[in-house]
Amino acid sequence: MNPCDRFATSVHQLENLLSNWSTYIEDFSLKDIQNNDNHLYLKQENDYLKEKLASLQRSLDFQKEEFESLLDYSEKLERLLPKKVLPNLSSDSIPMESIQNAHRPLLLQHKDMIKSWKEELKVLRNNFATSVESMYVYLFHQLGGLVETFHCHQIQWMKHSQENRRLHRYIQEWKGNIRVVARIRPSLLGKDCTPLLDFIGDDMITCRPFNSNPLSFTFDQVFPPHLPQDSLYEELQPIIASIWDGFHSCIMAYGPTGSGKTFTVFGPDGKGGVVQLAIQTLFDLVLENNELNLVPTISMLEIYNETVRDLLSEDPLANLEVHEDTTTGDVFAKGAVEMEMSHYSDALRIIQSGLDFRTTSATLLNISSSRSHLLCILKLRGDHGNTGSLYIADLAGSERVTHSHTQSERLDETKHINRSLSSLADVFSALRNQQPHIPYRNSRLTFLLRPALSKTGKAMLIVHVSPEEEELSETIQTLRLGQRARDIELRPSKGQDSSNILLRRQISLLRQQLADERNKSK
Ligand SMILES: Nc1ncnc2c1ncn2[C@@H]1O[C@H](COP(=O)(O)OP(=O)(O)OP(=O)(O)O)[C@@H](O)[C@H]1O
Repeated sequence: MNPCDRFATSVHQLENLLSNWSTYIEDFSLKDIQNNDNHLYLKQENDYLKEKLASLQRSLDFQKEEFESLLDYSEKLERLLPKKVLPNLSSDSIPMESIQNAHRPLLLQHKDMIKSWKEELKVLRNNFATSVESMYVYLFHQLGGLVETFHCHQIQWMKHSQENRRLHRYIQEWKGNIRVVARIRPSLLGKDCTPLLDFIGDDMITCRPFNSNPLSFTFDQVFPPHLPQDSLYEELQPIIASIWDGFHSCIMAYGPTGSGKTFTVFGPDGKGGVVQLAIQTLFDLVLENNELNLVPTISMLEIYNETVRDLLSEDPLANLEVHEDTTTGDVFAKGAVEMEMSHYSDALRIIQSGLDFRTTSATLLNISSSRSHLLCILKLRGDHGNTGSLYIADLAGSERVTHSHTQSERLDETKHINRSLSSLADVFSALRNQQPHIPYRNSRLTFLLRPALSKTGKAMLIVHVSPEEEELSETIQTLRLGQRARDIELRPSKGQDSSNILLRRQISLLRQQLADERNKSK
């Protein structure tokens, strides 16, 4: 009950009491007339009632005061509340209905607003769904177009890069540059090397050292770890076949110890390596040119601690001298056996017998580390008039002395290996800078390779690297050397050499035809 109602009820009760009392007085007057005997009793009663009346009067005064204070409070409240909400608060009572009525228009207005917002939201939602759908269709088409363009660009890029390589090869042929390819061994621990080494296209490799900027190297071709051995063949074929044209050429497997050089040169289990591929190519040439009585030959020389040994000789530990034929410019190990190979399996047997004598030992980095450089020298003897030769070099692994924890004998070997490899790097550097003096004689290795690393030579360097993080500094050094070697020009002009070779080949064919005619006429 609100204070106003309470007050009204109190007033009503007082009025009732007063009316009862006056009735009671009237009754008493009548009784007074009739019963004078009860006069005293009634007087007492009268006093009591007077007292009661006074107390009721006081109560009434108190209620009045409370009402006034409530009135005052309601006025204050009216001033605080907005007129629209509470228009009649100044009146004695505040009926809830009037408050509700005052609210109703505002309420209706809000309801209308919410309704219209809901409708707007619905429209927006529909519009949004439609535009998302059309945007999706548009993007899908765009994406399709982009994918198509990307494929076109990819094909074009591949064509360009092939064309680029073809032109580069042509320029190299013309200028006589060394071709340099890089091969990355798969991780022997089965790790993924991509965070460390990145392959871009098929001719670029990027190393990402932990604490410094990435370094990129470009080669004629890069063979990432997953590429199988035979992916090298296309790259190697031209240089192997150049033996037919009378060139002295060489294929060198270079790289730190354990990076996969022997694997590339002799293949896993002595099969499918560069040497076997070259021999197979020579036998193909023999078959194709049956009339020229061609015979492939092989020599296997080991350079161990700067001594040259013949692995096919009966005394493989004998130290051979290296000589130069000043008239032809040929360099050879005096007395080295040159074995004829009658067929392919014969060749495999010869190679294995030579490898059995090769000096290898276990180091911390490779359980079967080659402690020497191995040169396989292939030639094609016959009536074709060309005496080209192909040197396939499985170089000993470059290594840091501290890194491989080598000791005593191994330490001596390591020093010799590193010295001869640095002589090779010096020869590369002198050739690259076109210095008048090329220090071929500084090591047995460079001296023996001289015919292939000179103006009438052709060379291919296969730089090998490991994907392991601990090998990264060796990897970078090796790739740097490979990149520098790529700038080397071996011949100022190939045109003259080629025409000479073609003429020589034509003469030998004519000779052959003449001999045939003579035989017929006999
Ligand atoms: N492409 C490859 N695929 C699989 N295994 C490889 C590959 N290359 C090398 N290996 C393995 O890595 C190990 C080291 O290879 P390899 O002996 O050829 O190295 P190396 O460079 O000749 O070493 P060193 O200079 O010490 O003689 C071998 O166990 C070899 O089988």
